[in-house]
Amino acid sequence: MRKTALSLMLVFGLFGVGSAEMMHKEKTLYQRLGGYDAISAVVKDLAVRLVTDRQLGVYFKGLSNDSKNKLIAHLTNFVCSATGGPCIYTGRDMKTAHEGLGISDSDWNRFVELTKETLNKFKVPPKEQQEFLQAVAPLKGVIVEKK
Ligand code: HEM
Repeated sequence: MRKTALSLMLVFGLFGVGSAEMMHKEKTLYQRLGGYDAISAVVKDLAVRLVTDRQLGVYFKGLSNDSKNKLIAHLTNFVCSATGGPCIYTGRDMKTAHEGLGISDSDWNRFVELTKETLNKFKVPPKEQQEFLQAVAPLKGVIVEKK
């Protein structure tokens, strides 16, 4: 028995199992953003900016309060899930949700600007801001329909 324990310790030691690197795995972006409540607050702030924006507000004009609330709830769960959180996103896929809206390159840039304004307001550090925008960037090809 003691022999087995000794061999196990030797093997783990040799292969670095349990090394400091493995024990202190970096937290998910979800955790570093402050978890669900923080993400919910960020999404709500961004939603107000989007809906009241001179350029982007038009996309949300015909939505009832209930539809806006559903959109906020879906966006919160989407971000939670995309940043490594425990949420399950049950909304439509990004192509289906945006197809036909005619979102342009310039709209996308405005969206990024507004997102940065929100992240700055919540004092999200530059590293996490960059990671967040990197996570969103691949969606551009699916959401943007015109130059
Ligand atoms: C210029 C940028 C964008 C505009 C103008 C925009 C606009 C919209 C609009 C108008 C809807 C509601 C569509 C409907 O109810 O038929 C919607 C839904 C949604 N959008 Fe966006 N969007 C943009 C970018 C994004 C990005 C980058 C994300 C993800 C990070 C996103 C995530 C969502 C989600 C999760 C929904 C809800 C889908 C559902 O309810 O099933 N959107 N968007």
